[in-house]
Amino acid sequence: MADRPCIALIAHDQKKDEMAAFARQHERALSQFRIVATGTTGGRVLEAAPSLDVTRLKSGPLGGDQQIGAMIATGEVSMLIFFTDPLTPLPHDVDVKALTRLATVYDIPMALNRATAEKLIDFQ
Ligand SMILES: O=C(CO)COP(=O)(O)O
Repeated sequence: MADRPCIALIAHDQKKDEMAAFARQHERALSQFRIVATGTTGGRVLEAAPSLDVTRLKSGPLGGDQQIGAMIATGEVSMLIFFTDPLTPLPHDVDVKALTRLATVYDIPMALNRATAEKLIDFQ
């Protein structure tokens, strides 16, 4: 439904179990949103919380972070929940930086770990 706000969900590989658990736990709150997600994360979210309206974009290393960054720039995405892994080197680190930079530039709520995401979702 086009009238619901759109939230982006992304998790790095070591954080995907946590994202799946988050989606399952907050399925009802997340159902107020349209959701866009990077490819693999979106698959895990849908497995965990099948009722959610999830559009899967490209996988992060293949441009998914950049797709979501563009959606923030055009005003289509109004909140970002991104469980990042600070302990693993990533080939697409520059894309991750660009995405979090745009979320800051456009001043949208952004959670980079579960503790912050729990607070954000509680405010919805
Ligand atoms: O790498 C990612 C974000 O930087 C996530 O991409 P996937 O959800 O496709 O694994």
